[in-house]
Amino acid sequence: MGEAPALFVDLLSEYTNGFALKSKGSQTTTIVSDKTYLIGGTDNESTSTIEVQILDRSTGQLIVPKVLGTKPKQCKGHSAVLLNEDRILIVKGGSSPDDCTWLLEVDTKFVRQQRESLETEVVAWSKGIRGEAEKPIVISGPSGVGKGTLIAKLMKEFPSMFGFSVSHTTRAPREKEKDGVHYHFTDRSVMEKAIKDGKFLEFAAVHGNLYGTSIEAVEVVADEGKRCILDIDVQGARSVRASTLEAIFIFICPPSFDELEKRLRERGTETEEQIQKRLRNAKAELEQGQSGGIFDHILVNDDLEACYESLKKLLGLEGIVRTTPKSSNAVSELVDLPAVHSVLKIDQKILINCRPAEVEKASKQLFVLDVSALKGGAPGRTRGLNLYAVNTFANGIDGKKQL
Ligand SMILES: Nc1ncnc2c1ncn2[C@@H]1O[C@H](COP(=O)(O)OP(=O)(O)OP(=O)(O)O)[C@@H](O)[C@H]1O
Ligand SMILES: Nc1nc2c(ncn2[C@@H]2O[C@H](COP(=O)(O)O)[C@@H](O)[C@H]2O)c(=O)[nH]1
Repeated sequence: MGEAPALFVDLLSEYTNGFALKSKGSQTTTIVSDKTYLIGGTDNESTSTIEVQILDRSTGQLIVPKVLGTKPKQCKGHSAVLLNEDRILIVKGGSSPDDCTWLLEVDTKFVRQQRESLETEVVAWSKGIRGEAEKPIVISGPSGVGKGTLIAKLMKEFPSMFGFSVSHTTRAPREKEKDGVHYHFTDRSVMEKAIKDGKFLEFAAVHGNLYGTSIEAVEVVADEGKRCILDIDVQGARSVRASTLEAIFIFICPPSFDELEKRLRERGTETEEQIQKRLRNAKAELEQGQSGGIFDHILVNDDLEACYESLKKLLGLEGIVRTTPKSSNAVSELVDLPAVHSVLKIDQKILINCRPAEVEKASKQLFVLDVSALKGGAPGRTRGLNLYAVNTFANGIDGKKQL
């Protein structure tokens, strides 16, 4: 940012009063066409999350909408700014640095679709995340081809670089499988309800059971600054391909059908009936996987080491020795905004002004939140937020420090 006029900082505080609504445990109101969104401000101590109401000014009705996504936890005070007429940015004060930016989607494509299908007023929360995440990797292939073995090798060699998307399944755990590590083992009714509530990125009936990837499973990996790996069947890969998640799709083939059968039998985890079912399904999967349209890469897992080297090569990992996680979300580097602050939107930049009484608590007085490169959004996270502090002096602004 270049030099600002001398009065800039003072003007900012005054303008803020007319623009965005700041609060201390109180409510913010944001107008979007004929609706006013009332966010937070409940006096009810038992409410641990920020609640939303809508005043429909055309009818005078106060509506409590269906709220999708994880709600942000209550905070001492927040500010609200309307972005692109379809989402409201919430800047929480006095919250941990990784929890201070949230987006309430009020008229995005996702919200419009949900409003239509649920036939009710809908809003959706999405947590704001700084920086980018690398594209997830979807690995598919018939049962027994060696997907899990290859993924385990990758995670062992690069533990801080990759994270596994833990799927939900209705199948029973195998002897050494742990709940929450290999799968979230669940009842069909519970999983069906979660699917209905929009919590899944994809799901499919596979070999007689229900399997699915929750949105949370993918997001928690990205939040850790790691690249997410999904081990899912071809139906699931097709659904992810059609979703908004940008990923790399890899299909693993066996060297022959006989070898696939041998591996499945020697693994010794399925009954004869289940093996037969998996082999029948493998025929269709091999056809679909190799027919084009879904997968970016096809690898033949004949010799395990050779296939693993090919996998590393296509992921650009050749010659890379163990890495540390990306530091884009490293909490220690981030700022803790004070409870009382005010905000002003100028184009795609939100200026966050920490008020004088709180200045000594905040390391800087003025912050800039750049929202020009937002990606994703509900039902997942909103990424691409960029926050930096601006050094302020009595007569201007000097330089910026990336956070
Ligand atoms: N290249 C290979 N050569 C020989 N055996 C292999 C090879 N790759 C994997 N295996 C073995 O084949 C069996 C099946 O592998 P794995 O469990 O990784 O398959 P999968 O594709 O993950 O199966 P599923 O989809 O059922 O989970 C395992 O016993 C594994 O040790
Ligand atoms: N569509 C999805 N398929 C999944 C998911 N998790 C696993 N799978 C696939 O199921 C079969 C069988 O797995 P197993 O552990 O019972 O051997 C295999 O092809 C997996 O790739 C998921 O979340 N969605």
